[in-house]
Formats: sequence, C-alpha cells, structure tokens
Amino acid sequence: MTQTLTIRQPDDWHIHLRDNAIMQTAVPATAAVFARAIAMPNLQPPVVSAQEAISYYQRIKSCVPAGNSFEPLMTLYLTDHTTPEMIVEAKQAGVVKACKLYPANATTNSAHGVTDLGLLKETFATMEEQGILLLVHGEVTESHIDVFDREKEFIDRHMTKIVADNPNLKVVFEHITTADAAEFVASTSANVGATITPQHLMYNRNDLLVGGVKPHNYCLPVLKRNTHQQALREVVATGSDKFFLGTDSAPHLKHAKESSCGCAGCYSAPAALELYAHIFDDIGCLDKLEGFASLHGPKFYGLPVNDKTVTLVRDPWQMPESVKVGSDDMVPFYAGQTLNWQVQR
Ligand SMILES: NC(=O)N[C@@H](CC(=O)O)C(=O)O
Ligand SMILES: [Zn+2]
Ligand SMILES: [Zn+2]
Repeated sequence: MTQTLTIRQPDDWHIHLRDNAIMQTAVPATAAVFARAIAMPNLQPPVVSAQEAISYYQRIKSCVPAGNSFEPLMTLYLTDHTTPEMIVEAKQAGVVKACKLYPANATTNSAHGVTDLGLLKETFATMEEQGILLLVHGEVTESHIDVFDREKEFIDRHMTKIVADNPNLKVVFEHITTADAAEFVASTSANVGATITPQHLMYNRNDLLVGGVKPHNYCLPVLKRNTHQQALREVVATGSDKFFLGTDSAPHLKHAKESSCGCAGCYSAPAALELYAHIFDDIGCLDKLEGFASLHGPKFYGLPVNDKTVTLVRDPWQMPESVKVGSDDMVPFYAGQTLNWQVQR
C-alpha cells in the first residue's frame, strides 16, 4: 500500500472565496495547499468589470498569509450586458483569465446571469480572440424541467451549440455531475474540458436524502443517482487530461445551510486535496491524482505547472465538526468523518 505520495503543487480551478469574514477563513484554507485558484465572481453584487476584478483580486490577496505566494486567478461574471470592450479591458487587466456563465437564477447569486445566450455572440467571439476562457454552470433553469435533468438538458439545448458556434473558444464545463456531461466532454474537441468536485465523486443523491436530509451535502448541480457518480469515477480513472480539479468549495454559514430553505454549496476547502486523495485511493487510481490536480488544469488554461511539490501521507484524521468565522460557524464538507490522507504541512 502506498504510504506517501508527492505530487506537483495543485491548483483549484473552481472555488468560491467570497468576501469579508468568510473570505478571511476561506483564502488561507486554500492557500495552505494550492498555488492558484480560479476565484468565482458570484459576489453580491457580482464581479462584472475588469476594475471590480482587480479590486476583488486585491481583497483576496490581503487575506493570504505572509510568505505564501498563492495567486487568485480572476473571472468576470457574464451578464446580458457584457460587451466585447469589457472583455478587452479584462484581458488588459492581466489578472482575469476567464468569464463565468451562470444561466439566470441557476444557483447562488446568479440573479444577474445571462437570460439569452444569443446576446453574447460578439462577446464570445472576443473572448476567443483574446484567449479568455468560458466557464459554464451548465444547468437550464426553466421551472418545468426536473432538477435532476437540468444538466443533460443544458448540454442538449445550449452546450452543444456554444461549442459548435465557437470552435476556438476554450470552454470548461464546470462541476459536472452526470454520465452525459462526462461523455460530452470526452467526445468533444480538445477545447472543451471539465472540472469535477470531491462531493460528486464521493457521493450520490442517497447521501443527500436517505436517512434524513443532509444539508451539508446539498450543492448545485444537485448530487445525481449512483450510475452518474460511477461514470465520473470512471472518467477520472482514465487519466484523461480533459478533466481536472475544481472543488467548487462554496462556504455558507451553518445557519444558512441548516435552514428551512438551505443554501447550496459544500465547503470543502479545509481538506480539498485530502478529499481527492481519499477518493482516488478508494477508486484505485492514486497514480492519476497528480495529473488531475496539478497538470491537466495548467495545460488546459495555457499556464505553467507549479514548481513546488506537496506530499500526502497516509495517516487517518478526523475532519472537524465546525470552523469558526468570527462569532459564526461553518460546517465543512465531510465534517466529523475520517479521511485517510493528510498533507504534510
Ligand atoms: N455549487 C453550489 O452549490 N454553490 C455555489 C454556486 C455554484 O457553483 O453553482 C455557491 O456560490 O454557493
Ligand atoms: Zn455552479
Ligand atoms: Zn461554484
């Protein structure tokens, strides 16, 4: 049995670092292990311009512990009003790597999201020219579409068209949850990749709904049936470089999760790499962890891989039940449960 595993330092290609008090907790948690992270723009109000992205970049940087060289990679939140000029400005800002497409009202803080993809034709063309990636929350939002079918429906109705209409645009299908999405990405051009979260590899909808509702396993896109979970586990085990690490760590205060209308999002940052190591070990593909966590993402984004390494040790430990945020608490993903791997710190 492997006892230690040294890999190149990983990056997190999809994370919510939030703002204010939560940011002060979330940024050090990620910076402790990851070199870079794609910071999602769904603040209130969202990060829609280069200027706002630069300002958010500086707020994140101010939370990075001294001596740590963690770099947030910034994203703009696409709205119906994102113009080609705004994309050029974002490129010139230097810190912006991608734009995030939230279909209006698909998820947390997405009320300003895009209502009609046709409005963004020129904007996508400019992103393609400027080498700004398109990151997609791929779910339709129509109320008559079943929540478990929203990702597949998005592929059929929108993703296929986005990819066909913009063949040179790099597109990341974020936090994929279905066999359909895994197949779509695997069988589409090299310009289409995907991130996969720990929760969608580890769990299926039984872990959300059987034996009482588990609010801390509730995220969007919602956990699917076990055949979909299995398909995601199989796709990471292939070692395909189209799939890479994106935790979608999405912190919410405990009272907002444990509520009659609980927020979507799993706060996995306190043990993100350990969670993936635990899962890859369970699947029997620890040899594929470095590619997934540290190599495929930089390759897809056209960025260098990190110079440093991190070492994981097989040494079981228990995830704390809660994390303090000022006078509030957050419940981390996998709270109170045992993880088999630890990062040597
Ligand atoms: N994944 C989630 O369940 N929540 C995310 C939003 C998102 O990534 O869709 C959040 O910002 O809370
Ligand atoms: Zn999302
Ligand atoms: Zn997210």
